[in-house]
Amino acid sequence: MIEFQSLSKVYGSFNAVKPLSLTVQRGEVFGFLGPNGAGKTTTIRMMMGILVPTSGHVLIDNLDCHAEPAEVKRRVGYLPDTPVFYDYLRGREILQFVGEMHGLPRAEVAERSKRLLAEFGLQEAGEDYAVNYSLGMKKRLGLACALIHDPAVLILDEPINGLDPRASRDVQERLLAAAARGVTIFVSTHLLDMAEKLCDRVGIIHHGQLVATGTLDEIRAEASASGSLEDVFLKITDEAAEETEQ
Ligand SMILES: Nc1ncnc2c1ncn2[C@@H]1O[C@H](COP(=O)(O)OP(=O)(O)OP(=O)(O)O)[C@@H](O)[C@H]1O
Repeated sequence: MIEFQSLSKVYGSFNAVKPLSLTVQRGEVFGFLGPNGAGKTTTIRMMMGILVPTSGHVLIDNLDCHAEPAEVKRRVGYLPDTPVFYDYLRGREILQFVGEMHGLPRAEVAERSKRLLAEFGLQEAGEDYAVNYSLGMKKRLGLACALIHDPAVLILDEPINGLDPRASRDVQERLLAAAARGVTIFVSTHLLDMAEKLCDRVGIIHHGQLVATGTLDEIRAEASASGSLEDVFLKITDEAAEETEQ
């Protein structure tokens, strides 16, 4: 379970994330949506202990992400918005390195790496240096790294961005399979079609403020909007922008 307790972040005098309170249940796929600069990556970086919250807390399985980052990382698989790898390692070696860093036995990591490289269509590329990977290949390798220790929680910053349609479909199927195994998934995305298909609930953040939360039906009703998630998202964020201007 993920629990945000009035979590906020101020950069200088700029409120990037205004006090955010929210609970994501175990096994839920939660979509964290918002326009550019809304505060999604800032929130995720606080969840990963990379940024220090200005106030409040975020807990994963009752562990404070800021106070107990190592314990949190044991339970969490994280895909950053722009995965960066050691250039001088091959894809397979990177997975091996990440798995061993999680304390898994070498032989078990080798077996898991082989399976994950196959699942993400990187069997052959596994022997290439990651520096030569395309953006889509880096995303897929990043996802394989996030999954290598079989985490209970996945935190994914824009997992589908930059993937071609086949890779995008494959990744979505993998995420649904993980959710069906009980993995909790917190995913930030701009891709509303994907969010509509994948997510049990979504939260919409705008100018650092959570302006809607719920299932698509719930936020449709709350916003008195109809149509696709994209229609509802545009209505809610336009209204929030008008309120900010007034
Ligand atoms: N280190 C920083 N110092 C000052 N301002 C920052 C810093 N990092 C982010 N910001 C600002 O905080 C706001 C939120 O940024 P953030 O990266 O969290 O947004 P986002 O929702 O992930 O956006 P995008 O969808 O474009 O990736 C933006 O206005 C951004 O310019």
